[in-house]
Amino acid sequence: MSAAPPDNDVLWARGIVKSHHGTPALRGVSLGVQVGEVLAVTGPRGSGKSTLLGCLSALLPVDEGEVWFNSSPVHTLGRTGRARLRRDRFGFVGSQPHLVPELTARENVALPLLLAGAGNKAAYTAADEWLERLDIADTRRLRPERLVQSQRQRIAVARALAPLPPVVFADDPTAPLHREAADQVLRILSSAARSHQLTLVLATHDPELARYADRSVALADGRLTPPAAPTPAPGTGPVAVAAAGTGSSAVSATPR
Ligand SMILES: Nc1ncnc2c1ncn2[C@@H]1O[C@H](COP(=O)(O)OP(=O)(O)OP(=O)(O)O)[C@@H](O)[C@H]1O
Repeated sequence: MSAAPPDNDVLWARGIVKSHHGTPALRGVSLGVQVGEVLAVTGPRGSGKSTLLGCLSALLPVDEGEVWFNSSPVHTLGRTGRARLRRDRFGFVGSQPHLVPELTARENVALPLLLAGAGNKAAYTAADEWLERLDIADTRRLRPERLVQSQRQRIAVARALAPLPPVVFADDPTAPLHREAADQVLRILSSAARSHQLTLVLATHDPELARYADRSVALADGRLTPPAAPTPAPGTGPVAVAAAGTGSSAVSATPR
């Protein structure tokens, strides 16, 4: 009989093992993500970040282990149950925008709302608001072919946020962006998550971008690595730190 996940964890995984056609990608990963938390999953290319997001988001079935969403088991769901969970509860941003080419920017953003049953007015108003927040309101009547990659990626971010899903998964969402646009997109993603109490799970190979998260965990070769011991800055060695007290940092690297 398995232990129940903690009440305040929106996502909880225990001992996930996952291989792709015999190639091990996750070798026993356990972690919890709290409601409203912005969690960064870092690690080098091939370390298992996308696979972990895939397992947490019900895109991929796990080979072994457990995944829970809001105290309901995900690992026991079949293909249809997982598809329904993804559609109703999760938002996604990938490293490529994957917009519908025949639709304008605002139609792309409104689409998940319309599919979920929202009326036209509500869906298009929300789409316009998110396009405005992402600084691309002027693209709203244009189709993706008329836009540059960074505009398309912001539309994908707006599309993921507009339905305000409880959890947004972002897998290397800044890959197609230059540094300034990457910073802006992550600022908006993380601040939207905080202001709307959404949980954001962000995979990135760029440790610099993990500063937008409340907490980071690092993967290496399919396992969560123990947090590195911090290197004290001059004058902040153990004695100075002890004297100053040890308040918790906004960003820790501790798998829970
Ligand atoms: N569809 C697949 N078929 C075969 N092997 C795969 C597949 N997807 C991932 N892998 C392998 O699983 C391991 C983990 O890959 P994964 O994409 O999860 O890592 P990642 O950290 O997200 O890498 P990246 O930053 O390059 O996206 C790697 O060895 C990768 O080659």
